[in-house]
Amino acid sequence: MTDVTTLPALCLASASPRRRELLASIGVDVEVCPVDIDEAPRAGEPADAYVSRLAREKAHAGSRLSALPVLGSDTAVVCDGEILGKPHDQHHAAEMLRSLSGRVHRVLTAVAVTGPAGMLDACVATRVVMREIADQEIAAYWATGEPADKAGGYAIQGLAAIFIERIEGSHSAVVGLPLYETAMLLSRQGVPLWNGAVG
Ligand SMILES: Cc1cn([C@H]2C[C@H](O)[C@@H](COP(=O)(O)OP(=O)(O)OP(=O)(O)O)O2)c(=O)[nH]c1=O
Repeated sequence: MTDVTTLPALCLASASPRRRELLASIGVDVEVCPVDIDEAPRAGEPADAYVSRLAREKAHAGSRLSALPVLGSDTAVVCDGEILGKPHDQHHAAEMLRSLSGRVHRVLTAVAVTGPAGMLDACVATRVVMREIADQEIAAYWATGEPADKAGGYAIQGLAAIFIERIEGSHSAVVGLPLYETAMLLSRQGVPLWNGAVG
């Protein structure tokens, strides 16, 4: 029997297991090339410009490591015009969740893909309605270990699902990669999806 092994057609410039799993879910296997860039926002930089810039910088850094088309992405939570990234520690995580408790916020995820068509990117905003969360729940949630590497200090796909009343927008974008927009960009770069479609 012939062993039919498909080679990856995309390099993922990310250490996020969520992004790899989301791409696998639409039939895209990747070569993983994590990159290290400065993620500090610039003074006065709007949140959508910030996440788009980081997604492009991650893709650009990855393109130095791979000859394949490269995907970079960035997710941030935005509340009252403030950009919330990943928590530095328990105190920071608790502060972020208290600021989101019982309120509506936006999650912005940008995706950028470099390839034969040049650098293409898209940015997706999702509205998230969170119920009130008691201080004891915030402490118990930190102890699970889930919030530590998540923007805004929560994971909608995990234990924090019980805090999320509803969303308007893209669930996959909140988890780390907007799959509809990503598929569009990959097709334009000639990267095949599960159905073999290329742009
Ligand atoms: C709001 C939210 C964020 N997240 C995650 C998505 C991102 O992985 C992370 C935000 O951090 P990012 O800096 O976007 O990504 P990352 O550091 O995990 O990976 P890399 O920079 O190497 O690509 O938060 C969830 O998994 N669930 C959620 O509900």
